[in-house]
Amino acid sequence: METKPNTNEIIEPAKDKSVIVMKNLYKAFGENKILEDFSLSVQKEESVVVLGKSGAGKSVLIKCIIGLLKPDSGSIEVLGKEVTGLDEDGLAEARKKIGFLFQANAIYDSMTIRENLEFPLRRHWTDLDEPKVLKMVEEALESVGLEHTLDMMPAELSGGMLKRVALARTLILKPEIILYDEPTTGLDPITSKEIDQLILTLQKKLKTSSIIISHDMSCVKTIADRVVILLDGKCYAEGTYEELESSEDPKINQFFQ
Ligand SMILES: Nc1ncnc2c1ncn2[C@@H]1O[C@H](COP(=O)(O)OP(=O)(O)OP(=O)(O)O)[C@@H](O)[C@H]1O
Repeated sequence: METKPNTNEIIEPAKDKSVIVMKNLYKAFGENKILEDFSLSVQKEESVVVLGKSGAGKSVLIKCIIGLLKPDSGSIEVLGKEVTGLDEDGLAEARKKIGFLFQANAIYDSMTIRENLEFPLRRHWTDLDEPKVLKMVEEALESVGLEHTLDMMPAELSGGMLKRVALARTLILKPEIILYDEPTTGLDPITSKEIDQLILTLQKKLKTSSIIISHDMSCVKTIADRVVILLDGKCYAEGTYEELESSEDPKINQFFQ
């Protein structure tokens, strides 16, 4: 596939396979224009990495998808449902199918690992009984290789282990879509590689679709089925890692130095 700057074109794969469809998004804060006619679709089981300079609007984009920010215009369909006009109840319902893994793991220091994982389960599914909750917690921890940490406190775990716990806590709700914001920031390169590999393995196993924001090119190379470059508020270019890496466009090339 040819990699070319993609100024206004809407990337629209077969309708039944799209889990997120963003069309013609505009978002400004006063005079500060962040998104200007941004369009992107993510297909089922696809992992799309969004690359962009600091301040390009990557976090704004993710916040628009989950309704923390409203675009000034444009549409965002998540799993077939338009989210831009939803009220808080509607958004809460839509967010049940979306998992997040953010830079800060948001693990509660005063709770055991088990309690940290139980927390989202009890909030989302109030009718689960104790044995079922424990089973789900154990399975989630096992999927990230941390079953032995069930009754440990977060302070007893390394940064990489805490990232795994955060991943387990995201996966326990069985989201269809996961949004990752800098999933390996702050980790050493070896641990980052392990986390990248774990994310990749679990995504394939659980058949989740994802948007990942990352500056870590090793992470991008490992995880991305497709890379999208957010530049000047638009989806400037898209392609596989290899396609974009070999591009001669200096605006694309700068990300692969
Ligand atoms: N709530 C807000 N009010 C005003 N300006 C905002 C708000 N949120 C974000 N911005 C501005 O939008 C721009 C894009 O911010 P954003 O956090 O999306 O960048 P980013 O691409 O994620 O950058 P980084 O890689 O540094 O995290 C910045 O100029 C930021 O100051």
